[in-house]
Order: sequence, then structure tokens, then C-alpha cells
Amino acid sequence: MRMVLVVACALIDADGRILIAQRPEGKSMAGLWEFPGGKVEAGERPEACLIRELSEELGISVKEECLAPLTFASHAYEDFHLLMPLYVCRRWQGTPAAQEGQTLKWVRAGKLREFPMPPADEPLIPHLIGLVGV
Ligand SMILES: Nc1nc2c([nH]c(=O)n2[C@H]2C[C@H](O)[C@@H](COP(=O)(O)OP(=O)(O)OP(=O)(O)O)O2)c(=O)[nH]1
Repeated sequence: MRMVLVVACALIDADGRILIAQRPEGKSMAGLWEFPGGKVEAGERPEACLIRELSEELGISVKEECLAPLTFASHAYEDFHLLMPLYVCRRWQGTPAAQEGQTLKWVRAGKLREFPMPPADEPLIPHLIGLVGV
């Protein structure tokens, strides 16, 4: 099966809340809440991809040394297999604001289950709860 590499990031604020974004209408899995990030382009390093996506999607600037790997998702969708490293980041420049029509929300890790997420993301939640608490 086709393997798709997507990098994603849990931004964590000073209160320990995590930023999620709602996929806009017209995209696959529209309406579901996800971690900011996106597909790694040919020849691109995953960390560079994530820094690019965070800038494009949220208008923030992140330094590579502020990205810490937490875990990854490995999930078989119908038409591709998703491999998605999840980084966490507690330090960035600027204020995250939706640049691409998404809806953003800061939520406690223990509340993530209240927001419908892609099936690949569900196993990530306990790792985030382990990191920041409920
Ligand atoms: N950014 C992000 N993508 C996720 C998450 N969980 C998850 O299954 N995905 C999937 C959705 C998409 O298939 C892919 C990310 O693609 P993308 O955001 O760069 O591009 P896209 O929506 O335009 O892609 P597409 O699905 O429409 O082809 O990874 C997540 O938490 N964050």
C-alpha cells in the first residue's frame, strides 16, 4: 500500500492546553479535528516540513530545537497507510491564528476525546495525557 508521511505537532501553551484545528469543508475528513502539520514533500526533512506547515497554517515561527518527538501514528486508511510522527512544541514566535480557514481550539489533553479526530489520531491521546496530564 502507498505509504504517506505526514508530520504533525501538538503545540502546548503555558496552561498545558493543546492546539487542535478543524479540517475545513472540501478537504478529506472535513470537520474532524487534527494536529497542525502536513505531508512531507519530496526531498524535504520532516522537521523542515513541520516548521513550514506551522508557518503556513498558523502564522507562527518555530525553531527546530523547540520540536521534541513524542510518538507516532501508524494507521491503515482505505487507500494509503499513514505514518505520522507527532512532535510537541512549547515555544514559538507569534500567536497561532488560522491562515487557511481552519477553526482553532486550545483544549486540555483529557478533553481531546470530545473532539472527533481522524482514526489515526486516537492512539496519540494517551501519550499527550501522559505528557501534560488531563
Ligand atoms: N495534519 C494532520 N493530518 C492528519 C492528522 N491525522 C490524520 O489522519 N491526518 C491525515 C489527513 C490527510 O490525509 C493527511 C494530511 O494531509 P494534508 O493536511 O497535508 O493535506 P490535505 O488535507 O490537503 O490532503 P488530502 O487528504 O486532501 O490528500 O494526514 C493530523 O492529526 N494532522
